[in-house]
Amino acid sequence: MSESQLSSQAVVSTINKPPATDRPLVELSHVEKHYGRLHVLKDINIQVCQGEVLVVVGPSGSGKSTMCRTINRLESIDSGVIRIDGELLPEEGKDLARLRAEVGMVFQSFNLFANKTILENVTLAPMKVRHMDKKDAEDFAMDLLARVGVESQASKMPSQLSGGQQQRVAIARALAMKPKIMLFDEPTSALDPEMVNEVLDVMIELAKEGMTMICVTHEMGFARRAADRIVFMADGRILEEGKPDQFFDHPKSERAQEFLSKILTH
Ligand SMILES: Nc1ncnc2c1ncn2[C@@H]1O[C@H](COP(=O)(O)OP(=O)(O)OP(=O)(O)O)[C@@H](O)[C@H]1O
Repeated sequence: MSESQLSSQAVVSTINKPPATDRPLVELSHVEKHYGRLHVLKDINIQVCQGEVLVVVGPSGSGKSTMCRTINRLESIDSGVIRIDGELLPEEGKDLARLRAEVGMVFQSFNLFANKTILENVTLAPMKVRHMDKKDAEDFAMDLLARVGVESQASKMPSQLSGGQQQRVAIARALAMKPKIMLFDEPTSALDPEMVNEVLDVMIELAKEGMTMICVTHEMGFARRAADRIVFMADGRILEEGKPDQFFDHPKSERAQEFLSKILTH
């Protein structure tokens, strides 16, 4: 695919968001990870500053999810260092729990508590993690549900909501911890196509509000529009890193050209 084809297929206006500061909130330095003999993360170095939206793209199996999951130690690492807002992320203990709460995670599967109402799903974190009393937690949760556009569903059970609505509740639940960083791992991959945009729109609103975000996604329109910076991973390595226009219009490596060509023609 030619460069002009790549750019013409992805013409979208960028969003108006506050500029990132120079304060690093997430830092991965020389991170290595194996699953048995499979080397899945190879010398990963990433820095995400306050207010920055980093979008991670790459072919299936390139290590994007694993990289995300190391950021709050859902996956251990073999070597390297991870810092959250300047603090070293330990392997266990109270400091790990405290720093984990700074990173709100949203996954492909929404994993809401099936036997709790939408409101209860969102009040759990503020009550347990942020020690709010029930009334304050409920008021806060209702504000968050309104922010993601599902406040009218508060008393329903998760199974009564569409996939897109459930994912928006999952975003509200992650925000309820008052995280400094939001991490999205393919949040729209399990959704029917017509629900994808309602979730991406919520993410774009968060970006506009200045939220620091790391997003793994195959949604290239979103990536081009919302990202301050794109990281392209293949075979466990970061092969390219740069501004969206630079990446989409002038991908440097053959792997990135091949990846974009495939994904943009589908
Ligand atoms: N728990 C695990 N045990 C063993 N191997 C794993 C495990 N999780 C992931 N892998 C392997 O590690 C590699 C990286 O997987 P990962 O899910 O991080 O890739 P990805 O880039 O997120 O892929 P996708 O876009 O398909 O989600 C793959 O080869 C995968 O099969």
